[in-house]
Amino acid sequence: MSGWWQSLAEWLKSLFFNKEMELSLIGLQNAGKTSLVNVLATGNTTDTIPTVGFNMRKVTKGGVTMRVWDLGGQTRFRSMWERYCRGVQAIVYVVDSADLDSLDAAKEELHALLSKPSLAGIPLLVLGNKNDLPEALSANELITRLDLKAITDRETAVYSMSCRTQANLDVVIKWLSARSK
Ligand SMILES: Nc1nc2c(ncn2[C@@H]2O[C@H](COP(=O)(O)OP(=O)(O)OP(=O)(O)O)[C@@H](O)[C@H]2O)c(=O)[nH]1
Ligand SMILES: [Mg+2]
Repeated sequence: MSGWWQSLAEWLKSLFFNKEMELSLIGLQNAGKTSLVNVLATGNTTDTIPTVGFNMRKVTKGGVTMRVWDLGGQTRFRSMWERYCRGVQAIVYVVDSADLDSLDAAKEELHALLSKPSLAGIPLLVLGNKNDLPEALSANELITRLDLKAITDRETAVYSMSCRTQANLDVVIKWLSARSK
């Protein structure tokens, strides 16, 4: 199809069909990944239990259907992360920004994951969750603590947010929607 026809076809399709995307939620245990899926899907946080292995949830937001892989963050599940990140439109790395003791481990795991050749170029969204807690670090502080400036091989964004108060949730949805097809 010529470029012009392709654009027209895509525009017509966008009028009648949902856009779609697949994304993976990664991060240490207790960061708030399952809480994020719950708040995206239902508009509020419900009690969670630690994720064993992974769950897949379909969430539709503003005309975008998101297939969300919610991975377990405990050490024994981290070797699965790469498999569930292959081919996704975005990797969402969730951090408990108020748990200062966990940030070094969060940094190590993030950089180890991004070093996998199979994940080259996949856009990265880092979320500093739990910004309702007084000790939570800002987005700028997370850039330093997680050494995010060292990530130069892909599009990267960082937001401070809260699943509990839904602070910045709109910005997160906007960033994700912009990466749908
Ligand atoms: N204060 C506060 N607590 C939160 C927030 N988001 C999640 N939590 C709490 O953090 C705890 C862990 O949340 P989960 O969503 O289960 O964490 P997870 O990242 O899915 O953990 P794993 O499945 O073990 O990897 C729960 O007690 C949540 O209620 C938030 O924005 N603020
Ligand atoms: Mg979970």
